[in-house]
Amino acid sequence: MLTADILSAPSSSGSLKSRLFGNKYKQQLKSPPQQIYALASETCKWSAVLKEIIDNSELLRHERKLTPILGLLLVHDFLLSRKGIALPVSHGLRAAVERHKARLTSELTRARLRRKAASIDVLRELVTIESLGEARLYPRWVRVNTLKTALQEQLDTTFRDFTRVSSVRDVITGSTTGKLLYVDEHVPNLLALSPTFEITKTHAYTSGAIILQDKASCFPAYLLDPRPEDGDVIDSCSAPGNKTTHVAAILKSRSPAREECARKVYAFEKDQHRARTLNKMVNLAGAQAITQMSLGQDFLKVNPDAPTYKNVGALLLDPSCSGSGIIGRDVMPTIHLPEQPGTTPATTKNMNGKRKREENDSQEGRQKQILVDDDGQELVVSSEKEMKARLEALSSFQLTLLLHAFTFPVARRVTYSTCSVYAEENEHVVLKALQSDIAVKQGWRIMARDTQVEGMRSWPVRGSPEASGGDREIAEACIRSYKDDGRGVMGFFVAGFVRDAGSIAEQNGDFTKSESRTAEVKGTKEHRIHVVEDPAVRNGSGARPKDISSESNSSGAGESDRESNDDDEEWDGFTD
Ligand SMILES: C[S@@+](CC[C@H](N)C(=O)[O-])C[C@H]1O[C@@H](n2cnc3c(N)ncnc32)[C@H](O)[C@@H]1O
Repeated sequence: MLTADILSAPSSSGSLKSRLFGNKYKQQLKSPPQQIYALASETCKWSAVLKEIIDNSELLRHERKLTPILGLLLVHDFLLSRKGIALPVSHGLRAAVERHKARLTSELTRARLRRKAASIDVLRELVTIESLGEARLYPRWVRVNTLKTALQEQLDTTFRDFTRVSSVRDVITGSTTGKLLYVDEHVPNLLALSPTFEITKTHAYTSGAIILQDKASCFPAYLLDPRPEDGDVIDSCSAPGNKTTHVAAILKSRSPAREECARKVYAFEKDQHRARTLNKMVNLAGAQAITQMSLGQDFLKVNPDAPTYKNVGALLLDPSCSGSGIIGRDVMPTIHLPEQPGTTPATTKNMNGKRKREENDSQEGRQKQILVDDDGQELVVSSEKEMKARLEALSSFQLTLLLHAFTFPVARRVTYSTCSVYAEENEHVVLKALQSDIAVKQGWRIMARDTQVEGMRSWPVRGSPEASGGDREIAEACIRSYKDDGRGVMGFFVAGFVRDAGSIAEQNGDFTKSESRTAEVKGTKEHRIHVVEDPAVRNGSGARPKDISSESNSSGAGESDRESNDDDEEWDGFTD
């Protein structure tokens, strides 16, 4: 019955996933949250059909102890679950449904025929497509996890009966049989699948051989392109771990065959709860040998001069953001409630707004926007002014993190990304970072388009020249995606920053400017780096990490508006 409570909780209780996997209901759950999630989301998915069946059979009029939500859950199990209602035969609620077997079954047949579905299986497919909502216009992006398998191996096994098509558009507009596949032309080891295919039921998915990850979310690790001479990598904001495991796979693919990968990914995640998800994902993906996790660790409090990070040449920064580019794949579907006798006619309830959405606030004649944080909690922004303040706070926090990344002594590559569409969190942060004292003094510049890894160079959607202050080179260097342009990806932004050997050597008091990147990162020079006593002097900026950290606290944006979606939407690891 707890499932009914969780379903009826107000939308401010967050997404279904955060309700189930969060702390509030945890102690009370008798079954694994994955199981309850599957039951609750299936019930929502079928609720339009079930409402018809329950209303037409007048079940709630005959059985007064059934609430509309209980009615949905029990009738769902009775008619559609292989195991039937999971209650003892003698249980009153089970009996209340089962004694209407004939009526309920014939109403199911009528509902099926009204939808012109020749069989229950066809009806299932129709209901699945319908329930995808906005997401049916997007493929299911699947990253083949090369830590565990290979692209060809997956094409020959998990996807052997799929039809290969020649574009993402074909996947989206193709038949609804659920078996179309496109091998992406930009990001290696990435596939686009028909959205209705139940990928989470495959062994490849449950074993971590494939990972659900939107194409755009694969851009940062791919753009970072950490080569052997770049040494170790930091993922500063890691949970749930899509990009951490991606970058780990890239490191491994570049280590000599049959040798252990000597390089490390240092993964930080400030939030304890999300850190647990990161830990699970890293282990499931087989990235634990390469990844050193600091669970619950605030990246801003990490000392760049600590000996542990002396070989860190590349950093990936994917901080919390407004989440305005997220596609509502895992938005809790609308639940259609049966009519309860004696109350006003039935409601159609939207269970939550997992991503930003707009509602018309008729009283005040203005738009309300709902932003969603990393854990799916909603933040209602009811005026332009509030929105502006929120974006300002977020972008100041994002900039602080980025500048902290710039201070790692031998760092030479940094990527900065958000799943936001707002210039304030994207191009504006890039411009401010480039103009900062730290960037100027340490020689950081934008990673120009023509120096980017091939797939990113050829990706056609670039930054906005206007938002880049009219600087075309910066706009071209920035990579964007928009969720409604037919390319089948979420709204996203990523930019890369680089600095050359000379700047690093100069910054660290070494004017030999060795041409060998490996020698600089792995060689003796670091010993010299670590005898530098005063990081503020070394950075030449006066801005020490702890100053930056306190700046961030005052920004009020340390917590994000961005989805766990990166966890819920892209990686559903333990939810099915
Ligand atoms: C957008 S999510 C990251 C998604 C992740 N990169 C992925 O691809 O799966 C941002 C994460 O950064 C974490 N975070 C925010 N501020 C942080 C900080 N100062 N240090 C470490 N983690 C932080 C949030 O808790 C959240 O889990």
